Amino acid sequence: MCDVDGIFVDLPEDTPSVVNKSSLHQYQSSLPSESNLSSLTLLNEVFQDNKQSLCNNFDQIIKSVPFDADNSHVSSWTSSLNKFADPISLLEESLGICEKCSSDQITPIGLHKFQRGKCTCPLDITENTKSANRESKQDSKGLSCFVKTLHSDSSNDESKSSEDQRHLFKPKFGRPRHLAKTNQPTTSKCTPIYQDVDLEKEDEIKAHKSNVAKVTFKTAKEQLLASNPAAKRTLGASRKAQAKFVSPMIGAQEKQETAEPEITDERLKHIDPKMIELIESEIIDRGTPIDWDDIAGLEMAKSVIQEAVVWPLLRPDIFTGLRRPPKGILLFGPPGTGKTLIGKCVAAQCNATFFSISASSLTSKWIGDGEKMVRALFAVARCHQPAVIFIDEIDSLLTQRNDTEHEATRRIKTEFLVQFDGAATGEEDRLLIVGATNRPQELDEAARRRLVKRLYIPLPDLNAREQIITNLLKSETNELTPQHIAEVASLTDGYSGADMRSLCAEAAMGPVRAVPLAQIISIQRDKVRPVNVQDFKNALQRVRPSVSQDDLGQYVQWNKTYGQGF
Ligand SMILES: Nc1ncnc2c1ncn2[C@@H]1O[C@H](COP(=O)(O)OP(=O)(O)OP(=O)(O)O)[C@@H](O)[C@H]1O
Repeated sequence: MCDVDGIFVDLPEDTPSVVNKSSLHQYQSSLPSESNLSSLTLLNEVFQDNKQSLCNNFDQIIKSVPFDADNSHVSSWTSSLNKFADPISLLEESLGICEKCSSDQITPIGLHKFQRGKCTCPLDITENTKSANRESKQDSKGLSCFVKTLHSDSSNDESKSSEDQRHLFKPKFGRPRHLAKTNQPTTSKCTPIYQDVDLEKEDEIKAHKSNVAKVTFKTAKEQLLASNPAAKRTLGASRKAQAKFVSPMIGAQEKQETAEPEITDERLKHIDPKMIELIESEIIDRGTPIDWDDIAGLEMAKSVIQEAVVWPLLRPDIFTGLRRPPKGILLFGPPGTGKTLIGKCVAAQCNATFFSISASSLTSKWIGDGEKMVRALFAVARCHQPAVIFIDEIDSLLTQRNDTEHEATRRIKTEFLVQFDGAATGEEDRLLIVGATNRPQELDEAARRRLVKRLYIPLPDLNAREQIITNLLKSETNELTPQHIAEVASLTDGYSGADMRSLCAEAAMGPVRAVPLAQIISIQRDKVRPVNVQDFKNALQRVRPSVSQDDLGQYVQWNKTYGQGF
């Protein structure tokens, strides 16, 4: 039995253990507005876990709390607690977690924080509780609406005497857990303090908790859906084969939608806009235009191409009937001999759009979409006439059939041949397909038939190598005389054009390597010495030819059989 301000409250010996850490919040906020009885009962609730140890001192604690709504109650209360061996940890044990705010996510609240009367959780419970208290005070029923008879049933609350009501209390924030616990049978003579729980308050708490959870924590899926509702279609939903892909990346949908290019050309209406955009951005080559003089040697190949391809593209009115140009040419030969350069040069000379694509990327990069890509490529090229479609490694597309050929590859190949034939028969189309390969022997008969002009692009001869060195040295200060260049050219028999480029790049490093390490950062550009013949001789030790004689023999042989014959 405790005596607080003349109010006697039954404190059952063995009050059921109800751990209600949020009660401390309620207790604190109740002090300014609630009766002593409410506060006392709340305080009792706070300490229920520690009831045994508190039992003897409970009266003192209760008495020490000034229920006069001033701010000294917390300090008085803690000073009372000081009578215990370890009062702070005792209290913190009870307080450990802000239950109301943090039942789903643990937010420890230290005693010091609580003493300042401020819950630190995202929704300030103390503030909320205070405002709830203010509201409840305005309620005409006042405290009586919270009070229920300790031992009686809830139906006759209103008829209870004020004396009874001293023993009644219904917490503002009843918790389902309370109800469950109070209903537990006890072997002792303990009397449950709370027999009823305000269901409305329970709902309020549930809503509060879920609000806190929403404010403070979202699963990755929830975050994604909040920022990109369209992603719902890709998360857990089954996607049909024709369904449009919706990126699950945050913000990707907006990007996709804003990036949708507007199709103005009727010929592209049936083509996937994304593919059109891809072709426009990645496959159309808008690099520096190449001139015939940029290509060293290869005089015969250049003149054939000029006559067979460039002029007809420039003057389609003259080149009709028997003079009608081939729609496809094949450039074959060792790697790095200028096949791509020639393709670019043709496009530049004809003022044509240059489309450059690697056949192997059709079968690997656009898995499943290679067929559509081929269709889109030809469609876009028709919109950009005159156009040159350069297909590198064409052997990997128009390869001889074999048992291991993949179904997807076969379909791409079929589509390519269909498109090629369409371009070839379209009188108005000014499209040229240039195929390049290092393995002409792997091309099948269908490819050979369509690529009418098959030009061998050999390794550069002596003159061509001289020309390559001269061209590349134009951008470097050097001391090489024509004799030096001729000397280097004679030492590079068997080098491809690409090998020659590597050799010159290596030689150009000679003067830089000659600069003392300490000066490399500070030295002025014009203080670096010019490239000399010795740099080339040193470079020759490091850069070796990349094409073997055996390979060369095969090209020569294939050229004799299927090539143009020069
Ligand atoms: N005849 C040449 N004249 C000038 N430079 C050349 C010549 N051949 C090759 N090169 C140099 O080599 C580089 C690679 O040439 P290119 O890409 O045209 O060779 P490629 O035959 O298409 O090679 P790959 O078969 O490996 O695709 C060019 O950028 C150029 O610097």
